[in-house]
Amino acid sequence: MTTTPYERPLWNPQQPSPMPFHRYRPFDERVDVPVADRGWPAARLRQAPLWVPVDLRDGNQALAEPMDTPRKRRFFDLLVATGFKEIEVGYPSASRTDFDFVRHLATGGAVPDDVTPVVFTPARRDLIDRTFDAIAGLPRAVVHLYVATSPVWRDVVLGRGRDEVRRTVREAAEHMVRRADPAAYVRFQFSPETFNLTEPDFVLELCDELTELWDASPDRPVTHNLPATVEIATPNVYADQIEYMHRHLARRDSVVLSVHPHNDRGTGVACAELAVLAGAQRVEGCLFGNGERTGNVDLVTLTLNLYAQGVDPMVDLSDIDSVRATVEHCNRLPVHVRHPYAGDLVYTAFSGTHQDAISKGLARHARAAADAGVSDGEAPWAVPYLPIDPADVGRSYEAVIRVNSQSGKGGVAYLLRTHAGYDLPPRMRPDFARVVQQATDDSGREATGKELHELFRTTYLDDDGGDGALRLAAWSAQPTPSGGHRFVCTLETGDRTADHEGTGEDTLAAFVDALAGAGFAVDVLETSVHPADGGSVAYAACRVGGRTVWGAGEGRSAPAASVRAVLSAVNRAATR
Ligand SMILES: CC(=O)SCCNC(=O)CCNC(=O)[C@H](O)C(C)(C)COP(=O)(O)OP(=O)(O)OC[C@H]1O[C@@H](n2cnc3c(N)ncnc32)[C@H](O)[C@@H]1OP(=O)(O)O
Ligand SMILES: CC(C)C(=O)C(=O)O
Ligand SMILES: [Mg+2]
Repeated sequence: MTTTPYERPLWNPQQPSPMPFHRYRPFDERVDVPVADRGWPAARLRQAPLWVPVDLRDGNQALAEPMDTPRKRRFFDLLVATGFKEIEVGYPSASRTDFDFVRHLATGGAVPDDVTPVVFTPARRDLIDRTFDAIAGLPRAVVHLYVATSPVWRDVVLGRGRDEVRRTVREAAEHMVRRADPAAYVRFQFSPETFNLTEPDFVLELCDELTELWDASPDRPVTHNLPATVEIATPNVYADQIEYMHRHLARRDSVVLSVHPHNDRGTGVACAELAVLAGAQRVEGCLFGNGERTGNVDLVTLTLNLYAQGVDPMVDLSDIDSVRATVEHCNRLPVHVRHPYAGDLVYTAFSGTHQDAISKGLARHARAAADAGVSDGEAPWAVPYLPIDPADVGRSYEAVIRVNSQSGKGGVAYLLRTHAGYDLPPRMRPDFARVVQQATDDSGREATGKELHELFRTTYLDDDGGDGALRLAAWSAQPTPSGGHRFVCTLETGDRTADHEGTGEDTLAAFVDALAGAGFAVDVLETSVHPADGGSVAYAACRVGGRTVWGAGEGRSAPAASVRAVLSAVNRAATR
């Protein structure tokens, strides 16, 4: 056997953890995993399995306040609208509420022709009867039988050995056949609860016997649903267990191989994905991962993981916020802000280098779309740090970049441009980012787009330089007969007012000449201008008193905005 890095601790092995880890046993001492020549590691996910939401049963049984009929109906309608075609709608024998809801579906015309309801039952004759009473009148249904099969559950919970469990299953299955309405298209499903802890040969024996007893055929397949009821091992182990069943189940073309991962180790999604690689065709789970304990596997993550690989997810999550709002309402549970694809913060970057990469990526994406003559929403996606385009799930770009003291120039410039329309020249961005950093360090808070706009205005546009400021009380510029420009102005500093004039090759150069005449030596290093709100906004880097200072200004025309930008730089130089 080879040694893995795990087996060579980097720290002092003389000091083990004080936690009583010796109380727990490795999975391979609890279950015999048949390891064959695995096919799943080389397999690829190329199409969606059949997704089956079990929110109305497994999700519902895990709620402090189970859903009433209006909430269940709202959830059911959401699942139908999202595109799910097989939906577990309840455990009719569990309670009057569950029974009534299934009757509501059976009698109320709420089930579209292409949707099949699934109902869940334990292996007890009276409860099976109640289940069939609930579905009377439904033209199609799957009746789902379950019994725990693993040694601990057999011993501790059921108090039955292998043979007795087998007999319980057979008798229940026979009773189901007797109760099924021949006029309806009723199919059967079996779940060996705690499959992942059960001896493989025993599960195979039970499943094959049911395939036979229920007379499965490709037209009327049985579903064998193999749950990781409580996760006990790494996902590769579950994949091995599923691949073993996939290879050995009898009448394989008449069996739908289904999986039902829970999330006790936090690897429910990985288990489901590897199980599909291993041969599973159907996956049961809940939206946003509600369910017993740590939850059922999250179908939203699974479907969008496929989507992010360019595979049709076979569901519509293009308005993920409204899906989330309905699920939160029905479950009365919040979805975490970091929840994959759906949380409030998952399309948001606060940190400088991430923001820089995202804003460059978004700009590149927009250019690529324009070059290809397609919309942003059609062009192939390759934006750093964003696995999918947030717009595809109805999230906006605006939420992508948010600014706090961890942010850098890229994010600050992006938010200022998208929120207020100021497109700072690249060399000016560090200057404004420093101002923002100081403000967010001082406040300890996030700066909103509105606050950035305000900060930009007070820093550059409205900075009147205090009492000693230089003010342009009036000015005009005219072309001269020699092809240059003449700038005439009244300048105020403190309580002094004086008229000045200057000449130059354009309005700005003439203004700088007038400033020099007034005793302000300014060297304009760089300017840029863009249209804004019916006028222009200009940015200028100036050398004033041996320092480089940035200014910005707005005006009705580009020259007017440039003059203001230089004046802003002069005044900022005087006050810093
Ligand atoms: C992994 C899962 O999610 S499995 C689904 C779990 N879901 C639920 O339990 C929610 C709905 N359940 C219920 O409403 C109730 O448990 C009922 C109506 C099904 C049964 O209620 P009760 O008769 O009061 O039994 P109780 O709730 O105490 O369940 C324990 C009994 O069920 C038996 N049992 C457990 N699983 C099964 C099964 N699949 N088939 C038959 N009997 C079972 C146990 O052995 C135990 O029997 P015992 O009382 O003879 O020891
Ligand atoms: C499918 C059933 C039995 C289940 O919910 C589980 O095993 O987790
Ligand atoms: Mg479950």
